[in-house]
Amino acid sequence: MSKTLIRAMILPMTGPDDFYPEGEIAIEGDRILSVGPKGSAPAGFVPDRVLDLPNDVVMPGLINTHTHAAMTMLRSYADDLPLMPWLTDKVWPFEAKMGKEDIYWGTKLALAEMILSGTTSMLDMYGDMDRVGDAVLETGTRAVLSRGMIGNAPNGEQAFQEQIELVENYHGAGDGRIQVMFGPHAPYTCSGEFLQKVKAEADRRGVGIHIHVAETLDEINTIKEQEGKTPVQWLNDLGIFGGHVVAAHCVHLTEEDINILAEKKVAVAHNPESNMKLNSGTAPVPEMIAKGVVVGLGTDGASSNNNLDLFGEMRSAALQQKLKKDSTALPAYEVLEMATIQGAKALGYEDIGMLAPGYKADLITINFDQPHFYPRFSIPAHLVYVAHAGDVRTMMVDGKFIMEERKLLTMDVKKICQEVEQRAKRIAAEFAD
Ligand SMILES: N[C@@H](CCSC[C@H]1O[C@@H](n2cnc3c(=O)[nH]cnc32)[C@H](O)[C@@H]1O)C(=O)O
Ligand SMILES: [Zn+2]
Repeated sequence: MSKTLIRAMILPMTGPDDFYPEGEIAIEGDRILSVGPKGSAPAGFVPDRVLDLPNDVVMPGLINTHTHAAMTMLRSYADDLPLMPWLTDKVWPFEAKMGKEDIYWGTKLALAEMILSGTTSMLDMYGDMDRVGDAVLETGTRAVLSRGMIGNAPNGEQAFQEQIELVENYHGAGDGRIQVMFGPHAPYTCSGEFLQKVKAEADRRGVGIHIHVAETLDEINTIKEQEGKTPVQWLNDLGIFGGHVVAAHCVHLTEEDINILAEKKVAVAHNPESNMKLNSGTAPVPEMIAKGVVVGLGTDGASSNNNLDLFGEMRSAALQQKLKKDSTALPAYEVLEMATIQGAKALGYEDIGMLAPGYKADLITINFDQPHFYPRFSIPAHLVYVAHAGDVRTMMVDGKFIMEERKLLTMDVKKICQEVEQRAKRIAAEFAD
């Protein structure tokens, strides 16, 4: 078993006061053995590799709780539109022309961008998820995969079958690096009957459900007209909640909705930049957290953001709440928790999101020896309000280095960029006349 020792500043995310200015973390195989001040590694621990990074901060890898990775293929293809015309006029016609290999390369590009910006895990919703799984397995990151199912579309049934195959072939793959959830797209694209069928099958197979919920006022009005209740109340009455559910967005909620999410332990994936860009609104994040709802952070796809950088997303999450409420809302450490430990809980992991003995060795180091990180009054505040993607130096997932000195060790970035450029342009050209 490999043994690694990293000496650096350590922000373990085990509590707001926990920080080791001169710390060390011992890793054995895929797990963390010890975390503490210099000299705290167990006697007899003889590392095969020592990484001395005294000016780096080590923290848990960031967790993206909602994305559509392969939508990097549509980056800056459709901008400055509200959700429904964006989806129906631009995104869905483009996606209809994307094949399996386009999705594979689009996902590889997303993973390259995610690693370079400190993200070790994602919850993804898309089609052809077997190829997404392959891309993740090759790259070495962690992912929860959900087959996005638009129940009302002609391919709704086929998507459901593909979702089942995904569970059978990929759930637990890569030594557990891959997990699977069912991915019914949204209340306005799936019937109650379809959603109940999904829930029954997900329960039977012991996996969770990932769904967009209460994203726009349009959605609230549509579901109110059709069902006479809010999307959250409708899903609750249908019996969709109660197991492991991750609801993306949850922008427009009543107090009763928040109570339901808390009571049914529905986790929420908050995507502030997508919500701002599509003018969806500001999610009641502090209100949800106050009631005990687990809220993680997501970027959504690269077509409504338009990047997959969780450092930018953390800053946006904090600033959006301060603008809407007051400057004390969503302080830095809470935002960091959303991007790490709360994200891990949302995805159903019990052994990632913190640096603690027994936890998986999923971590990043951030180069703090740069002008924008001095003086060092508050490490959490620097990480949320100052740091950006380019500051991430090292990434380890499952005890293996996958980036060092910003070099991706498991992928050929140049080739990926070229493939995506050609494939995306080829599809766009089909709409030219
Ligand atoms: N149409 C696909 C499956 C859908 S996957 C998930 C879908 O969510 C779409 N999507 C991306 N961002 C959002 C959002 O913010 N709200 C709703 N849908 C979104 C995305 O474009 C994609 O079509 C098929 O059957 O092959
Ligand atoms: Zn989405």
